[in-house]
Amino acid sequence: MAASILEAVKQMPSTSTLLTAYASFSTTSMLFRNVYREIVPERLESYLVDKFNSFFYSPKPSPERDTFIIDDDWDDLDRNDLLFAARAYLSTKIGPKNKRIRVGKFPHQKKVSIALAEGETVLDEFDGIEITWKLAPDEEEGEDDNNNNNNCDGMNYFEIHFEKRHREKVLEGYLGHILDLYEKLSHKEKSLKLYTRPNTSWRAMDLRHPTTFDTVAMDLEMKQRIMDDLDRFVARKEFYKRVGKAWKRGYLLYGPPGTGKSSLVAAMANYLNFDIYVLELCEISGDYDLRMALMGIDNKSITVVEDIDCNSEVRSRSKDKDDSSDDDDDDRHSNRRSPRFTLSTLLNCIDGLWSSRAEERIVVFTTNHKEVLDPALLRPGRMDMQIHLSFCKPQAFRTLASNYLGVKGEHPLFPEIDELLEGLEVTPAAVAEELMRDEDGDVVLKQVVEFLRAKKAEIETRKEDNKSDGGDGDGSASSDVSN
Ligand SMILES: Nc1ncnc2c1ncn2[C@@H]1O[C@H](COP(=O)(O)OP(=O)(O)OP(=O)(O)O)[C@@H](O)[C@H]1O
Repeated sequence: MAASILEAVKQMPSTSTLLTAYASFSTTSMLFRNVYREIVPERLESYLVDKFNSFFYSPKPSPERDTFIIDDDWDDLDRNDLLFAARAYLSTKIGPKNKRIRVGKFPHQKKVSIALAEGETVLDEFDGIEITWKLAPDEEEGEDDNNNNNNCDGMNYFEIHFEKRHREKVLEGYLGHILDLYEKLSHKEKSLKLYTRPNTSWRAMDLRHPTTFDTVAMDLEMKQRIMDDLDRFVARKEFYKRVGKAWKRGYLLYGPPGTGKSSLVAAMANYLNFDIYVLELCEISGDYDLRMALMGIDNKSITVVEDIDCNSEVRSRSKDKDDSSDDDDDDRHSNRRSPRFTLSTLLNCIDGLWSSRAEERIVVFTTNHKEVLDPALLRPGRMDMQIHLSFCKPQAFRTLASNYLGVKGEHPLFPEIDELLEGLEVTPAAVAEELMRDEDGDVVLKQVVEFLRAKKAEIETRKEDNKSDGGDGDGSASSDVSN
């Protein structure tokens, strides 16, 4: 092994041989460089290098860009919704790169709002498209911008910059997306209103009804069905459009007074964030006035026609034809006077006027006497859902006990209360009144037991009296929902 290494070392060239070879190589390469410089001038070389580079690394030409301007300077536009939508949208896009941010608190809002300050830019992305926003005029570039004549007279406006080839996508998709988001956001943040119509125009006041689906006392299954129906209704804009039907839903709430019809309307409004319009038919002076009233009702609203059985105007279509046929029943439910519009006008107005506008609307009729209503009003399509609000039963009582006393789950007195409620016709309103008598849950529940026992005794005495007179006993109410 050592011998073979020694042999290999012997065969290696000596240091002087290597130095000589290196000197000869450097002299030759210097000679070549000089000859190359002589033959190829510097300009020709740089031309060749450029050609080489552009062939292999050709830089892309910068793409053509378009600019959209969103301003409020349109003669025939009351309000440019897109400007408001853009402001709201960009407030959600403000990031650490934005150094100047506007802050403010508006009376109708709970939190501090932020907005982009003039001159700030935001880079956004939509469907793979890069979009740059700028709030103009920039304080530094204001003069220049004005010279560029964007016609905004010093008012704030937005510029959107993007590649020209994406113009359609930005116009249709991106801006539509921003408008949709704005509608949802403003709907979520709006404070609910209750509208009444004391004269010929609707008047609004803040609606702060505390009832929600959590606190309304009713059969749980029925409650869930109503919520599901509302959810389905608001989600089906495209469906109603496709089948050419008005995007509206009709509910009839019926049941004895004090069973929660008004409370349920408030729960529906709070659930959907819809305003309530209370339509007093006795205040409507005729067909024209009715049309005007219905046309003044905005979308995302619940129109309530309360106690429809008490309105002689809408009780029966047969009465429209033969109004002279007075009967005692009429006098019992209404102040008799000549109808100022017919039931068919009311129904046609609701169907017709609202069909022409693709906006969601709910109409709720309430009555204590479903049996006296015209069948035309109850037809499917007019009343999509009929909801019976019944007397207070054990499930509903649990909700009331939780609302008023904070009693969740079970209580030793509940079994007795349940049994008593099953055999009685007591309204949730009457039970709610009992539950408010004290703050101590145990004390109140004892009082409720006493109250129900007294009711039961009263009914049994009445039954005994009826028996001795030869009459019938009391029936019992049940809850139901029908479509
Ligand atoms: N189902 C219920 N759930 C919760 N609270 C109820 C319910 N029913 C009645 N109440 C209580 O009773 C009060 C009166 O009820 P509400 O006005 O909703 O009944 P109503 O059926 O609309 O009566 P009316 O037919 O007389 O207008 C409510 O303010 C509420 O406190």
